[in-house]
Amino acid sequence: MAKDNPLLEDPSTTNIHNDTTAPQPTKLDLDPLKKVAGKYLKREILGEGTYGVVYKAINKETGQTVAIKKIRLGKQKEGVNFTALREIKLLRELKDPNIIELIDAYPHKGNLHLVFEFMETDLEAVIRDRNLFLSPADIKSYLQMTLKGLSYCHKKWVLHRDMKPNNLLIGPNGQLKLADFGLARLFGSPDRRFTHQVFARWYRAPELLFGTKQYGSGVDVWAAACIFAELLLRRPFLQGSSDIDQLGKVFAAFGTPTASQWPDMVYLPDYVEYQYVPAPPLRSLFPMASDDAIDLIAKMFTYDPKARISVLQALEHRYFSSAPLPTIPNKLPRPVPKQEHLNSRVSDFNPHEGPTVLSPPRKSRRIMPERGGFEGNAFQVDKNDDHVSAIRQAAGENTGRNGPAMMSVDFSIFGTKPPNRPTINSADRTHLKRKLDLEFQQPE
Ligand SMILES: Nc1ncnc2c1ncn2[C@@H]1O[C@H](COP(=O)(O)OP(=O)(O)OP(=O)(O)O)[C@@H](O)[C@H]1O
Repeated sequence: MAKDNPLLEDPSTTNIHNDTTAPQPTKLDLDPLKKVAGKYLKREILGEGTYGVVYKAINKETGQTVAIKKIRLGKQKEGVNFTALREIKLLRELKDPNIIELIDAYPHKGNLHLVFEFMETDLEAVIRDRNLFLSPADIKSYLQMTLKGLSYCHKKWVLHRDMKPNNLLIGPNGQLKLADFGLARLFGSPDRRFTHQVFARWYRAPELLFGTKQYGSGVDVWAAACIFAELLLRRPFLQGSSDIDQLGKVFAAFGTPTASQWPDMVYLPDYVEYQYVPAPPLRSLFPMASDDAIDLIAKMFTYDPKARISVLQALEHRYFSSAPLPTIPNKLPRPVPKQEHLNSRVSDFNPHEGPTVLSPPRKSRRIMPERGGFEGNAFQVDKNDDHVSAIRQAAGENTGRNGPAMMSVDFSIFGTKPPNRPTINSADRTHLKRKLDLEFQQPE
């Protein structure tokens, strides 16, 4: 498989900040890209994410509106290494109606600029907008587009691994497109001082939370299931305040997995035993969902990644062919675009205008849960997780919501090796405790 997948060629060079062994770039590598810089005229700041600021910009030649993600390259001002350039090239080749297009990539003043097609809004804004009513057909349509984008990438042996509603961008015609493919692998773990990644935990598959090193496309399926649940509930479904708490939330919702449900679980590096809690009926968590929706949710939330439904199988599930059929994208309810001048022309430019921050700070963009709390339909579930508190205390965990949390969001590829099977001993538990302590350390 490694032979077919260019991303597998050199797994040691996944982080361009830290990689000192990879061939260093030469001026020659970057010059052809550099010519691109003058092509775009920067407009206002659209917001700031894990990797840096995103600007709206206009292609001076075509008038096309684009979004430019300026990525801080840290100390490695010389530029991007060969591996990163090769992977950027690969990302540029991902072309699908449900994948955001990477139009250009160029270095400028020590930063890497990635030029994407401009999108009007994102799924997080749709879910959060209380003025929008999402019908079952609308939810089906948003989920179908998400899975179609994923299926394209999985077909190309690329995992997303950072699926969350704000990474699902929506264009003026209602088309949903997956964004941020590959960025985590290219640019390493995000700076812990940024709070953005804390939300990514809610979409993490249990095998990742138990520290697996060999994960596959199932992690994206689990995240898509969380997004499906969020569309149905109109709030994030499993809002853990730490990795351990996240697992507690998962087990409270679906029952603690048994060895027969997930035989490999006990061999995972960060496995800890949780007190058994039975699964409440799925219907009690999603009272408004159809039987087909419940059946698909159950298959997407399967614990054992090997038994979890694939994206392709999910797309073939009868949920998508039974009534109501998915809404046509341009008929989908969408919030008011965050940009008033979507069709800006070159003549609209005022290059002397200062940047305007259009999106509110990340913290106010998310619905912040009360500590450890479910709301509404799932509230009953949360009351069952006393056992989690005990483990949290035992692990010396800081569950404070305001502290920074580390999330490793490596963009990854399908693992092919058989899983490691370490035995659980006290050293593993010490390791877990250390890991948790590290996760919640304040940045310097
Ligand atoms: N292609 C795009 N078109 C329009 N706006 C965009 C585009 N890409 C990103 N944005 C906006 O820029 C802002 C920052 O985006 P970015 O993807 O860097 O971070 P984020 O999605 O907010 O958080 P995270 O880093 O956790 O994914 C967000 O408001 C986002 O909606």
